[in-house]
Amino acid sequence: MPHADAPPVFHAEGLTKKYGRRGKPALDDVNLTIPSGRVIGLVGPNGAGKSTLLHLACGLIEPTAGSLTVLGSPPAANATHLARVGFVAQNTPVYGSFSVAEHLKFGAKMNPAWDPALAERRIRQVGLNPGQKAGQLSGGQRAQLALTIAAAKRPELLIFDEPAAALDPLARKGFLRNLMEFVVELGASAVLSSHLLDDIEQVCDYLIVLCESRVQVAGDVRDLLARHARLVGPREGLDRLAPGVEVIRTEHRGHYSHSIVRTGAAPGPLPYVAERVSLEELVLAYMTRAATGYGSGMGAEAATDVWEARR
Ligand SMILES: Nc1ncnc2c1ncn2[C@@H]1O[C@H](COP(=O)(O)OP(=O)(O)OP(=O)(O)O)[C@@H](O)[C@H]1O
Repeated sequence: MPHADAPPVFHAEGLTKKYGRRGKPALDDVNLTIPSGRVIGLVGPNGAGKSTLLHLACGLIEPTAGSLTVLGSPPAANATHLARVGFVAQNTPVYGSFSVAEHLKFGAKMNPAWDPALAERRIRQVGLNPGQKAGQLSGGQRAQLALTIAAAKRPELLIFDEPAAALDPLARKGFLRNLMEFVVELGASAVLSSHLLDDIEQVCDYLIVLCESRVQVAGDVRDLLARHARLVGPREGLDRLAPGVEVIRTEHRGHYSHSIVRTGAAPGPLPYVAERVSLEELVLAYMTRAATGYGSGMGAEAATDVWEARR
């Protein structure tokens, strides 16, 4: 387990990334602190800036403005820091002409803390043939090889950019199970970007919703679920909710409205039924709010009209 006062996995202040001089930033003024020892799900629509954040964290690109530390140091600060972070990029790249065994040999050469026993045990467990060329592996086998290489570095932090996107449901399940086993075995933190909310729900205990280049909400999954609710009741009255209750998204159905709200306090003595939200509803509510511009001073009713007009 990481030490209680271990530095945060990511700490970003005003983090901004623009590719080129024109156009909107891929990340815009992101402020974020993620505690260590967590499995963090990074979700958001296409083009939200997820890969950009992960590439900044691995030192593959530089911020345009603001700062980011990873495990308390600038990303890829030096060889020691590089060895503390394992990264599996989107589409799990491997060297096609290298065999599985050659990948392990190369990994051992490049990484001072390489754990050969862990690597060989995992290769056996997932049924990879050490003599097979990586170019002939299936997507699932490639993902398992990339995961094994990242884990055998014995990093403190594993970063995955959509690791399971190309895998069938069974292979995905196996991959996620292995990922969790590694996290426990290494006592590591992990950040995992994905469009697959089921996967996120299965393995993550911390969530970041990134849309429109900004963090919309971040926090412990259980806390987030406890602090959000679905209010079902008459359309009128949304403007009279108790102070501290923020409407994230409203959908009108006939005379009734269904609102996803963030509740610091109880929703108040209105004729509403408060129901539990699922993680998917919560994520979709924030994504919709970001896509419609709701939340930048627009009232609940106006935001609902925008939402309905866009459907
Ligand atoms: N190398 C690049 N050059 C120019 N623009 C880029 C580059 N990489 C990303 N972008 C732009 O930055 C924005 C964020 O892209 P990014 O890949 O970080 O999003 P994402 O959330 O990972 O998307 P996806 O879910 O589709 O993988 C997009 O508008 C994208 O077009």
